[in-house]
Amino acid sequence: MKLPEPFREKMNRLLQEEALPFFHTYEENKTNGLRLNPLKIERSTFLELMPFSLSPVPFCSTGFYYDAAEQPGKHPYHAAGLYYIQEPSAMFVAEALRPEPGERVLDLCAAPGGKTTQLAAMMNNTGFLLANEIHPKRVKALSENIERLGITNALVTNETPEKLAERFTGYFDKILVDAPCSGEGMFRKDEEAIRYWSEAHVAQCASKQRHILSCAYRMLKEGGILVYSTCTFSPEENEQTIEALLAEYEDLILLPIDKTVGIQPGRPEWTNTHMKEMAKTARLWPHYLKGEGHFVAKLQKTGRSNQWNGKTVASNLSKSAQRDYQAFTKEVLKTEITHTIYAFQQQLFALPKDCPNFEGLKVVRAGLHLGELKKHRFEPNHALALALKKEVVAHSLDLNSSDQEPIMKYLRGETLETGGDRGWTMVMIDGYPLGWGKEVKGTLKNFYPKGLRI
Ligand SMILES: C[S@@+](CC[C@H](N)C(=O)[O-])C[C@H]1O[C@@H](n2cnc3c(N)ncnc32)[C@H](O)[C@@H]1O
Repeated sequence: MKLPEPFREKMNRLLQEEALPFFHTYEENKTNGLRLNPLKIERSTFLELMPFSLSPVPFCSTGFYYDAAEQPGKHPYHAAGLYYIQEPSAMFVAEALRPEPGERVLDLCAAPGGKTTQLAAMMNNTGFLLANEIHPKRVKALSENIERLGITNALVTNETPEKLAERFTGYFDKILVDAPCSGEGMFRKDEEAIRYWSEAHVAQCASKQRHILSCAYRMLKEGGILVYSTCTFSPEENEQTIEALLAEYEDLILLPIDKTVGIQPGRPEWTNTHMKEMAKTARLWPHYLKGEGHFVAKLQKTGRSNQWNGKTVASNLSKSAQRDYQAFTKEVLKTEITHTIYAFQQQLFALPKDCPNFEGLKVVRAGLHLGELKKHRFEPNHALALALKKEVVAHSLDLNSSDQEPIMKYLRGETLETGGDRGWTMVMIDGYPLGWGKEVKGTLKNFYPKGLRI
């Protein structure tokens, strides 16, 4: 692998005798990981069901390594949202934040959603998760992953950190800043990161990170926790960024991160002031564990914050919309969705509980996308199928993974001859929803979204 020469020199200088084992990892293959989605499947069932050979990632209870020859991204279980493909070291970041059910959580730099989906699962789809991404293209991938994994407690926005900081001052219990960075830790995975690398880029990223962190700080409530992470090795973007943050905000303290199974401490000697307590932060190195390079710091705001005094969103559903939606739920669902229902024109969403006012923000998804009001009827959205469990739908078509043909036909968008006439029907693989179909006079019309078809 051709690494940039100034990068080589710098790492040699920083790592000294460790440089040899470090550079040796560039002769090895990258590691591949996937994380099971506990919102949909339990670990033991998952292990019985998966056709891939998996071995556990020691620092993430839901993470597994898979072999490079396997292609889990192409399996229908992926379409059913049973797992998320994620670089193993990246799985440690959400573990360090570990939000609880019911908390208010912000993922400020969230696309494509590896950590958001992990955080939502830890929150058991409760509380409020703001998943934000500044880039309009990337926010689409984030929103799709949130849909696929059946996440219902997230507001997805396409905003700048400044705009959010104005709106959510003192609001969040926990914030993740998985910052844009120079990506040195991903060189084995992403050749573009090598091409893009320069010392100037490292400096540019460091300055961007400081700005993003100052916005995040404003949004923390008193006692709130902030986790900062990067996938790069450079001290300027890691220890020195945290050093600068601590110097700027006196009421922020570093919290220790548990270091097991090869996770190393951050380097006090790489700060400008030889800050001893920088050893509380964590570094994931490819020469110490099976995974790419990452840095993680955990901080707490101990001082007072301005109290958030915004409003929460109330339902804006008209009587006739309510009637059409309820007619659908009565016929198709055996459960009632009790969350506040909000209409963006004809599109209905079940909002996360106590959803704060989002007026004036670029909202891409607001909780669970239920579906669309058509003329005197309601058409369910794909997101609703992926967020429901088998037990709560009136009609289902249970396909079995041992017979791939009808499953592939469904995923290609073709109709299926079922012989029934049951109307809205949930299509499942081994009991896990893949999407909707509408069964009329023996034929199941396909409602698998066009953009997702294979
Ligand atoms: C490391 S990636 C996030 C990965 C994501 N957390 C995950 O686990 O899938 C950093 C993200 O920050 C976004 N970003 C870039 N510049 C930004 C800025 N000025 N403010 C906020 N986010 C920014 C990038 O578009 C990118 O999606």
